[in-house]
Amino acid sequence: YHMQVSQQDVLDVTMCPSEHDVPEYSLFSFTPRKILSKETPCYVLKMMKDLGFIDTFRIKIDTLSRFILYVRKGYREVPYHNWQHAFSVAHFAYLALKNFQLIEKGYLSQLEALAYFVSCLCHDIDHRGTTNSFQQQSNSVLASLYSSEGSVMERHHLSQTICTLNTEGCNFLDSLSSQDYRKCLDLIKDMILATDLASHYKIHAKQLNMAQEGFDKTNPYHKYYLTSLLMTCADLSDQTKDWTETKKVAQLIYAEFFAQGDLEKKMGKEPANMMDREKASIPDHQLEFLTQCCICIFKILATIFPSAKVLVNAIKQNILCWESSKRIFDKYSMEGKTSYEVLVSEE
Ligand SMILES: Cc1nc2ccc(C(=O)NCC(C)C)cc2n2c(-c3cc(OC(C)(C)C)ccc3Cl)nnc12
Ligand SMILES: [Mg+2]
Ligand SMILES: [Zn+2]
Repeated sequence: YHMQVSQQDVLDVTMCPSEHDVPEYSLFSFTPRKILSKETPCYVLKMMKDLGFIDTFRIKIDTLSRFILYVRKGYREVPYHNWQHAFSVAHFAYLALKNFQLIEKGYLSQLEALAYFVSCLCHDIDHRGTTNSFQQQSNSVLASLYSSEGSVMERHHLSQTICTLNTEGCNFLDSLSSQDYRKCLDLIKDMILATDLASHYKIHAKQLNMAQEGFDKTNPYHKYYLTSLLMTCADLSDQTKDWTETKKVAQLIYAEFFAQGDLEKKMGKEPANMMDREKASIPDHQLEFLTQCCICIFKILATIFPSAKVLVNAIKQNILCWESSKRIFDKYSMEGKTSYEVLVSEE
């Protein structure tokens, strides 16, 4: 396990050149997926320096560099839930912290902001490209470990995060007071568990009336609802970028969903339509997901942070694009093409 990250790899990150100062990097329109994988550890370091975490928490750069490299190694080469997804989710956390001034305006403490950023980076570690329900169906080891508590994959991502922190030379949080360390781990647990779609539906109504009542910084429930909202927004941030990006991400998500569907068929099980490459109608499903789930989450965000309005508008734009591309999909499906073939073919 130790052979995975060499001392040279760590050095390359700690010495990373500062030419990474790309001005549009902190704009909501920036698409982090265009950053090359080998450049991403340096960008993670740059973001954490820029957010003031290194000085505030007296973080040792070589320890942090080793942690980042181990987290990247912890992600698998699956189509969607890979390191590039984790990096893009962490980049959104960086954008939210800077553009909404979450620390400066007292929405989050420095510790909560650190936990938010680290949770985004680690929230899908060791994802296998299959859903929680697939863990139960296939009686996976993870299901036997966690199915009694639910959120099977999310509990595994959390345990992998803790294990990485406990890997020799990786605990960049070890300069925190024992009280702050304890608090930080509790926050990371709540934040990673909040990325389970089922958990989101449980608190969605409460997040809605929190936004309507007005966010109360002294209310611990509001704090919890806000950090959970910030996690789901980060996890869905691909949908706030331009159509080219959204279409590319859809190809990755359905590559993963259909691979699971193929597996389920081999296991003699009937996959859900959304997972079946022969039956899925991608535009219809995406329109449902964007209108029923995604845009609602960002509208709540925009109620609390008016500058998030641009994100809601970007999602509205993508909804229009799915509606207009639906007509193309329907034409081709008349010719016997599956919607996935159309998605990957149309330029
Ligand atoms: C573009 C886009 N389409 C999606 C379509 C369907 C589903 C889905 O899971 N349907 C339920 C079935 C599987 C039981 C998720 C989709 N999705 C997500 C996503 C969001 C998640 O959870 C939070 C962040 C809490 C919302 C968790 C996992 C994922 Cl993959 N990210 N992008 C997408
Ligand atoms: Mg996840
Ligand atoms: Zn995710």
